Formats: sequence, structure tokens, C-alpha cells
Amino acid sequence: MIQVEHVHKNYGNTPIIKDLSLTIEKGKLTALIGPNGAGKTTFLNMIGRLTPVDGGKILIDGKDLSHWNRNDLAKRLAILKQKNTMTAQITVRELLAFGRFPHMKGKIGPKCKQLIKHSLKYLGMEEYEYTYLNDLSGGQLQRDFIGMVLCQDTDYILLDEPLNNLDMKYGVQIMNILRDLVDEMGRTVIIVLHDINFAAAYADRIVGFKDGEKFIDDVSTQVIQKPVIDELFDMDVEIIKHNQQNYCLYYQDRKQFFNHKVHELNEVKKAVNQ
Ligand SMILES: Nc1ncnc2c1ncn2[C@@H]1O[C@H](COP(=O)(O)OP(=O)(O)OP(=O)(O)O)[C@@H](O)[C@H]1O
Repeated sequence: MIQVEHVHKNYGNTPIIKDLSLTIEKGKLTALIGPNGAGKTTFLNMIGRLTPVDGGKILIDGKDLSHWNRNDLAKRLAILKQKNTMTAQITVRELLAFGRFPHMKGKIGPKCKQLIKHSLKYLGMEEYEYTYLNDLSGGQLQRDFIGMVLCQDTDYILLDEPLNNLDMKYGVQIMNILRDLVDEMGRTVIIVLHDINFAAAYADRIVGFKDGEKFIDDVSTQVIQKPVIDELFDMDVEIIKHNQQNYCLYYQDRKQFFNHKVHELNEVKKAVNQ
């Protein structure tokens, strides 16, 4: 279990995360959603100990995050950042093996080989095993970074917008893999998602962030509701039901959007001419 207790974070004088408390249950897939700049990445990075907290505390399995030994933490928790770069000239296989470092310290044993083999297969990367990262497309590279995190084989898997750059097929495939890790292996996944329909379809729980605060924290059907999503994203969405699950239609009708813009423009003109 991850317990976040009255955590806050400032950048300069600007509060980014404001007195946030949250409990993330073990063995569940929790999606973090919310508008740009709401604080999702900052929050995830604080749990992954990539960003220090300014106040409050975070407990991983009852132990204060700041007290965890670095290597023990890397065996318990893996994080995939939003922006990933690798300057070294390495292959797809070598990046996957990199995920095993906390366990193997550079030695590639039988378990490591097996995990690499499975990851390559699951991620559809078998034919690229010995390809250099520089020679991959954006989506292939992203799949390899996800594979590296999965090879780390941790109880907690934190992913910041992992579906970036992925086409529909691989987006669904990655979400199915994560769901399997939760259902079959009892892993705990915390994932930042921009496509809230992926959150609706796959998450046990959705936490909505707005202005550095927890706006909502509930099961998917309670979060994917028109009043909630309209206020969270400042939009006018439509909610549809499919297989007892709520989904969000967020593409605005162009005519309606245009009329809204004309109205806004007229209001500005009026204000300027007053
Ligand atoms: N290193 C930093 N220094 C100063 N401000 C920062 C820094 N990192 C993030 N911020 C600010 O903190 C706020 C929250 O950013 P964060 O990346 O956590 O939001 P987010 O919800 O993940 O956004 P997005 O959906 O756009 O990725 C933003 O206003 C951002 O400009």
C-alpha cells in the first residue's frame, strides 16, 4: 500500500501540490487523470522519489519513502518517466536488461533472459531485439522503455503517460498487459493517462487532479460522469454507456464550438468598445 499524507510541493513560491492525502491500495490499477499542469507528474515523481516532497510524508508498505535504501526501493518500485532519453548507443535487448540492474548488478541470469524474452514477445519487439535505440520509431522506443520497467519486476509499477506515441493496437496491448500484471500477479499499477476512456476501461480506481489538489477519487463509473468531467476539464462532454461502463465523447461539435467562439469574440469586442 502507498500512503500519501498531507504532501505538498512548491516550485519557487508557486504551490504545485497542496496538502494532498491519498491511499493507493495494493493489487489495483489506479489511473491519474486531469488537465495539463494539474500536478500529476509531480505527484507520481514524488512517489517514485524522483522529486523531493516539501512537506508531509509518503509511506511505501508502511515505511517512510525517505528511509528506503536505494537498491531495495528499486526492487520494490519502478517508474517510467514522461520523457525518456538514452544517450548511450545500446540495443533494445540491452535496455530491457538495464531493468534487471537492481537485481543482477549487470549479470544476466536465466530469470533475466526469460523476462527479456517474454517482454520482447509481449511488446511485439522480437524482430528488433538487436536494433539500436536510435534506429527505432517513437512508438517502438516507447514500448522498449515500458519493457525495461516491466523487466524490473517490481510490486509497484508507476507509469507517466506510457501510451504516448503508441498506435491504438499497442495502446490496448499495453493496457491489457498492465491489467494482467494486476489480476494475475497482484502487482500495483499507478498510471497517468490523458485518454480518459483508457482509464474508464482499465482502471479499478481513478484519481482526478485539478490545480494541485485531489478533485475526485473513486471507481471509474463514479468519475466518468458528466458533471465531474465537465468541471475537471472545463469542457462540455457527453457520456455514453457501453457494457455497463461509462465512456466520454469529448470531441466537440464544430458548429457548437464555432458558435461558442463567436460568442466569446463578441463579448471581448463589447468589453473593448465600452
Ligand atoms: N521543475 C519544475 N520547475 C518549475 N515548475 C515546474 C517544474 N516541474 C513542473 N512544474 C510546474 O508544475 C505544474 C504541474 O506540472 P506537472 O508536470 O506535475 O503537471 P501534469 O498534471 O503532469 O501536466 P501534464 O498533463 O501537462 O503533463 C505546472 O504548472 C508546471 O509548469
